[in-house]
Amino acid sequence: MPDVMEAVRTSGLVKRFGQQVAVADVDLVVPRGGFAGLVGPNGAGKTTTLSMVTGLLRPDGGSIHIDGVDVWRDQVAVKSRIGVLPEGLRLFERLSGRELLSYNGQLRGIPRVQVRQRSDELLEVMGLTESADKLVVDYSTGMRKKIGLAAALLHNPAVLFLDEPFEGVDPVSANTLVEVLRRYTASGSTVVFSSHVMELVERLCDWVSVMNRGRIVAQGPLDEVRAGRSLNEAFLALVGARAGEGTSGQEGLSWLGATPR
Ligand SMILES: Nc1ncnc2c1ncn2[C@@H]1O[C@H](COP(=O)(O)OP(=O)(O)OP(=O)(O)O)[C@@H](O)[C@H]1O
Repeated sequence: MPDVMEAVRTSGLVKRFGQQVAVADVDLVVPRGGFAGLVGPNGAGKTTTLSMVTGLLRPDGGSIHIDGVDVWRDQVAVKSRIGVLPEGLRLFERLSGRELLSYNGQLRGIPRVQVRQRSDELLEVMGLTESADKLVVDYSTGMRKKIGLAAALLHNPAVLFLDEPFEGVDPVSANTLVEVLRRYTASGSTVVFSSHVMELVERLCDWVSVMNRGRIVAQGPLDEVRAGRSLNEAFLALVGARAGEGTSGQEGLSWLGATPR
């Protein structure tokens, strides 16, 4: 029986791409409320895991529950409970920011008046009011993240999944995103996000899952995973300082930076 105090639980989650096992027997657990970080080196399987958890990629094995609901059995119920800011963030480029929110609101079946009111408020807190009628194609990277986050929040989901939400975002915009997310979690909602920025995960998250080579290698409250070290030190110890690098490390490249002859 799934635990209703858990926002997310996967059991034995598996995904293969040909011969390669991208996600191997993953039991990801995220308690309800607050921030949970999913960290791991490049290629660890974070995006593949989040794609399966959010119903975007069909698993080869295992089960996923969000708020106690089976993601792949009851997709409509799950999709109304979650918001997603995916990696790559493909948006409808020929809509303005305001139109994008309005379209999302209609897809979600939210009454027009409510969409209008929520959009205005979200555009305001994201600092996008002046750019609301500009086409998304002309938005900067940070503005795209902000409008993507606004679209993901519009239906007030119970669980919000963010893949690298702060990548390419300047510190001022990152602060805005953090403030909005803090407000969101203050009322008991859950944010799950993947990141390579350990300081940020350490600052925001009360729960951390560490992945390496398709597996969870540590998971629990931040202080337990850190065990008296910085998260960065814990991370390096857990995944190995050279995770994701070639076996030759720094031994090659003797030509690099050498004086040209
Ligand atoms: N569509 C795909 N086809 C083939 N292999 C894939 C595909 N998607 C992911 N992979 C492989 O699965 C593994 C896990 O990739 P994934 O993108 O989930 O890692 P990640 O932890 O999100 O990495 P990063 O931090 O670099 O974004 C990688 O080895 C990747 O090459």
